Amino acid sequence: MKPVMAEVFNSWQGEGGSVPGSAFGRRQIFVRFAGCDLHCQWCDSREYIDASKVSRWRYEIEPFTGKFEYKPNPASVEDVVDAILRLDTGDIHSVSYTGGEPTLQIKPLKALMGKMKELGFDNFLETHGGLPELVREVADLTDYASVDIKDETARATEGWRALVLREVESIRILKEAGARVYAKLVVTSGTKIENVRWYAELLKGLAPLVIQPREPIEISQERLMELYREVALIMGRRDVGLSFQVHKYLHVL
Ligand SMILES: C[S@@+](CC[C@H](N)C(=O)[O-])C[C@H]1O[C@@H](n2cnc3c(N)ncnc32)[C@H](O)[C@@H]1O
Ligand SMILES: Nc1nc2[nH]cc(C(=O)O)c2c(=O)[nH]1
Ligand code: SF4
Ligand SMILES: [Mg+2]
Repeated sequence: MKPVMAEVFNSWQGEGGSVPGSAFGRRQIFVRFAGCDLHCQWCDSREYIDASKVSRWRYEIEPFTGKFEYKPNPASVEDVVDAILRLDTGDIHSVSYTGGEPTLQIKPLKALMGKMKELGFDNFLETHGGLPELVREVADLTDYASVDIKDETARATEGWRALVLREVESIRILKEAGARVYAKLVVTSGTKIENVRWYAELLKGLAPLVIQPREPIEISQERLMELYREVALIMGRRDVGLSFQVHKYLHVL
């Protein structure tokens, strides 16, 4: 199975805040897969959601320059490895697999993660976690994982509650496999306190949670702190943090 890719570039991790498992501020090579089975209404990677429309992928030709060349899709795992290696600046914390949803292309994802491990890199998986049976297949290859908990206001799918339960199951699987994992909740001004309490109950004792305001930010700082407090009351003050998409403020990829 050949991967359908979106892009490969070198930047620093802009999300995750300061909870354990976060790679915020660490330099990474980002490997973005095309295609997603959800449709979060605020998704900032919408142009890559329908893989059949992503006819080519781009790879940065020099690290952190934003200069790209293009290749047709489907890609080959070898070409993606080459694109990653040309961006190895020697100070790379880990390789981030994101998307779209990387676990949907589990065979190429597994091949790529295996290859990068062989080459001495750590693997950082960025996933919606909605497919625990696929997450299981790469859990042993995952060093770090950021797993979204999709809030009701994301309107990601029908059957939102079932999705949340599967996301929590993915976190459990990754944790049991030894990955450093945290959960990320994107919130809006419409996010309900009762839902946030429910996520916190599910995650308590399992993984820390970062609360990330949807960009562009419309939630008030007061409301953000209210949500923070509710999580801290349930999960404990050590297991909650804020996360912002700092790369967007710094205008880097
Ligand atoms: C594009 S997604 C790809 C990985 C995976 N599909 C997921 O949703 O976790 C990468 C991260 O960006 C976050 N994100 C996307 N659009 C956003 C926005 N407008 N504001 C805040 N976070 C956003 C997602 O919640 C996710 O944590
Ligand atoms: N700098 C930077 N940090 C990120 N963290 C998560 C990202 C993503 O889109 O998965 C992302 C991204 O696209 N760029
Ligand atoms: S799951 Fe991730 S890639 Fe898919 S629509 Fe939501 S934010 Fe975008
Ligand atoms: Mg992004």
